[in-house]
Amino acid sequence: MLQENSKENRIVAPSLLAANFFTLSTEIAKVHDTSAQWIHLDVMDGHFVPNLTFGPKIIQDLRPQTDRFLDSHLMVSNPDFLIPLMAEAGVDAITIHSEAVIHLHRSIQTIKALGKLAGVSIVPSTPVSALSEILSFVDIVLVMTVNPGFGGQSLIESASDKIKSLDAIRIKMGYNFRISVDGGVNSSTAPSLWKKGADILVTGSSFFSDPDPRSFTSFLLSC
Ligand SMILES: O=C(CO)[C@H](O)[C@H](O)COP(=O)(O)O
Ligand SMILES: [Fe+2]
Repeated sequence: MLQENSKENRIVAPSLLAANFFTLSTEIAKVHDTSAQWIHLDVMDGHFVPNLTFGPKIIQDLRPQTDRFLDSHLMVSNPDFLIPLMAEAGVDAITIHSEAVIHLHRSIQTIKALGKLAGVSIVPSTPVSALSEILSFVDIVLVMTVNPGFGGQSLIESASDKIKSLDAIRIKMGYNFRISVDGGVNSSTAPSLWKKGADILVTGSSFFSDPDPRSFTSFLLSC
């Protein structure tokens, strides 16, 4: 029988993808006004996903402006060259896609050697079984519940069922990774995601379009 994780350990991570990039200071102030503990940074290269966002320069400039945990999500075809640059820019966690690298174990070890939390992510069409050899080495498993590249999409229910499988595996094997869910998270979808075993909910458009992000975040943390 799977158990919902304790509410005290829940993390909410607003995704800057949905923020206004020309008024980032104001957008970061919105996050600071809430109890969201992490800030999620979507780095896209126009190759692994059909969109472009930002890279280490903006993150380096952001770092002194916030004490929130910086959670980077690299949607790039060749994350290996970017890993040291992201570490240098001051992120706290680096998540790469299992679909993007050949030597996943080596890339994860590189992230850990730089003193950062190491995460692996899977797109909706990748099964949990693809991660079997890496789960004992990672700190975060990021389950994409939309096809990566854009915010504001609807959550794919079948992709969210992977949370349950991952939760069952970590209980059985005694692994320590945290399960993060990214894509289509809102006040309607959040309760069942926590129930399935999520530890971290990434929220982009629902957070930044809400007139009251503070209440929205409190709701997510308590629902
Ligand atoms: O990785 C991402 C997209 O590839 C974003 O983190 C995600 O889409 C968040 O946006 P929303 O909450 O609007 O779905
Ligand atoms: Fe993301």
